[in-house]
Amino acid sequence: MTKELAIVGASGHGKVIADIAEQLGFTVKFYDDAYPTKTHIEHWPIQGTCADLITLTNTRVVPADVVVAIGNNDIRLQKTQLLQQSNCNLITLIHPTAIISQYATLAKGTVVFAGAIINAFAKVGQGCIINTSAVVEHDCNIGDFTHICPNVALAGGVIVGSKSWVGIGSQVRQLITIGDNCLIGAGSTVVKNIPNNVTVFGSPAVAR
Ligand SMILES: CC(=O)SCCNC(=O)CCNC(=O)[C@H](O)C(C)(C)COP(=O)(O)OP(=O)(O)OC[C@H]1O[C@@H](n2cnc3c(N)ncnc32)[C@H](O)[C@@H]1OP(=O)(O)O
Repeated sequence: MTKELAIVGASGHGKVIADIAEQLGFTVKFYDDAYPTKTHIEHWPIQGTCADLITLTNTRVVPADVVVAIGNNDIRLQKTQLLQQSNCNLITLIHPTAIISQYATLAKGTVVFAGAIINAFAKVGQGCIINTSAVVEHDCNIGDFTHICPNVALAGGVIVGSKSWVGIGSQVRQLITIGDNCLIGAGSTVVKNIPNNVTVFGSPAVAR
């Protein structure tokens, strides 16, 4: 019997998650709050809203495996909290070509995309996105619901807080701390610590 995975969020990000899930042998079922206005994403039908999924799972004996496929960090957090109160099991999904050290730890609900590398003793919190070809070097610590975009390189011992967004192609010098709710613009080079709630971009990255 194939395993079933509920994907909350019928978006471009959701499509990538569906593709990974199918490669791992899951049958995917999409849920999105735009239902019934939106009924399909590509060839996949949308089964209902997130509330519909919760109603359905609460009638089941066995918890449903779920991934929240919403790029916005705040909304991903909200939906995850809702689902955690129901009979859902938030799984960690890892693309078969990602390389994860045996000494790295990933919390529930985190997704790791193709070609990403997470090195020894790195810790990744719950509900994170480690996007395509991102490198999370040794001893990094990534807070909950943070998005590390494609081709980002975090050098050794970098700390990124929760609900931060490290933009595509950025690089961060070793032992730097980036706070919570930060936004690092695309292609930036971060060489100084960044406090909470700040947007920076450029090389070197400065607050804007
Ligand atoms: C699979 C995926 O798709 S994952 C998603 C990947 N996407 C990303 O990583 C996007 C990250 N976002 C960015 O980099 C954005 O440009 C932000 C958030 C930094 C700024 O966005 P906005 O506030 O809308 O800024 P806006 O586009 O209006 O630009 C304002 C100015 O800053 C400059 N600017 C914007 N972003 C950057 C950047 N990353 N680096 C350098 N300069 C920038 C613009 O050129 C513009 O300059 P100007 O005033 O001289 O014309």
